[in-house]
Amino acid sequence: MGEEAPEFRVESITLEPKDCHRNAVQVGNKTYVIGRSDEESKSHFDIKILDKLTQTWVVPTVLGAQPPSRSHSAILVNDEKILVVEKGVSLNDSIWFLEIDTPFVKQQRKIKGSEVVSWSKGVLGVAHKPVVISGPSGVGKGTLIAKLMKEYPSKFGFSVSHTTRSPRVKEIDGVHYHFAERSKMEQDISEGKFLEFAHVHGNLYGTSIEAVESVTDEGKRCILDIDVQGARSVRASSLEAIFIFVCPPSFEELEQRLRARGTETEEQIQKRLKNARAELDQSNSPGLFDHLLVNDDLETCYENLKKLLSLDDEHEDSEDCCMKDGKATACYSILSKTESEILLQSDIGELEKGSANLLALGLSSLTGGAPGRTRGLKIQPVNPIANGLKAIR
Ligand SMILES: Nc1nc2c(ncn2[C@@H]2O[C@H](COP(=O)(O)OP(=O)(O)O)[C@@H](O)[C@H]2O)c(=O)[nH]1
Ligand SMILES: Nc1ncnc2c1ncn2[C@@H]1O[C@H](COP(=O)(O)OP(=O)(O)O)[C@@H](O)[C@H]1O
Repeated sequence: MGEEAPEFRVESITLEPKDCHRNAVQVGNKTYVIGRSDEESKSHFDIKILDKLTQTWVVPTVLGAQPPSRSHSAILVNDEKILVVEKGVSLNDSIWFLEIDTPFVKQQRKIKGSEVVSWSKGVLGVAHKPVVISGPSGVGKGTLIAKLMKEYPSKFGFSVSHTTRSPRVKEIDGVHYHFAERSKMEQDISEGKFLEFAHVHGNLYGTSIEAVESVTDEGKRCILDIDVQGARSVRASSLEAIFIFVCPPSFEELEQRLRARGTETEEQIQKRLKNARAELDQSNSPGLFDHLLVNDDLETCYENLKKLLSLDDEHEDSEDCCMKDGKATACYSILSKTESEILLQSDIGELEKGSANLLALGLSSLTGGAPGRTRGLKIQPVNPIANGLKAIR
């Protein structure tokens, strides 16, 4: 795995505490060097890993959207991830995690057969769990989702999937699906931009990370309409969701609905019916679906769906981060770490002048992570006097 040594050696790295363009974080026998590229033209982070036992450098594949490349400070959170705090951006944009050994990174390392790390942006507060809806073609998933979105337009948002299938007459690109070229979609998948993908009825379908995260970022609960293979992949991912399988009252009724919809050729209908049997079989897989809903009478089924969603353990979008000025430009550096929190110190002004100069970043409620966002961050101002802290300058 060793590659030619980069132009610097770890012993020669000077880490300027006030202006850290490059940070070295020790993880066991490895040193992760996270830094801004020396080349002016490049605006991304360089990440290099030194194996101290063999004295070899590895340049890993870096997945995920990258933080803006600026000064930063970094600290190891646990064996799985490094916290990177960016300076000169808003507090909302300053918290990032470089995942070095999370389940997602381990899986990608296996797939690619080489070293992998992945960025995940930290988001303040807790979000609603996304809802995954699966079921055979023609059972009424789209109809139920459309009703939900119509009744609660500000509460729910649809995850717009990518697909290589052709649009139906009334389907709009970017609204119902992102209709994509297979080669482009395959390339994006290989670059880790998809949460899941599957070959369904002869076409490629997939949920991009952005499709889910952009809905959640708007403060809405994300609805995913995906097949059983996709549901399985999401179950295995870092996305915590609620999984609902919609069943038809009978196979005959399913066939009738598919034909009545009139959007498929006879050949496509036959393919969908064949796949429906397999999907119905798989709906009972232990631990896959949280709820089964029978769509016999549409209104009854819709009422049951609404009951399910309000029964679940929902929290309102959290404002409990206690930071009213998350959009203001921030300049924080990592000061220290305990088991449950990391203290961030403002680079501007004296520590004693105000408690907002010192923030505690709670680590105990983190959820999600690469390939999506890391959520559940809690940031509280710390009163340094009350906590007996002295300014470190
Ligand atoms: N895995 C996966 N399945 C998807 C995705 N988007 C749609 N599907 C599934 O693909 C199947 C076919 O969808 P579509 O072509 O819209 O046909 P319909 O279900 O008959 O309306 C359905 O089971 C959808 O749930 C996706 O992003 N990922
Ligand atoms: N409960 C129901 N009773 C009768 N027809 C239904 C019911 N639910 C949906 N349909 C109809 O069945 C067809 C397939 O529904 P659709 O929402 O497109 O299914 P899916 O998205 O699961 O493929 C549509 O024509 C829809 O109007």
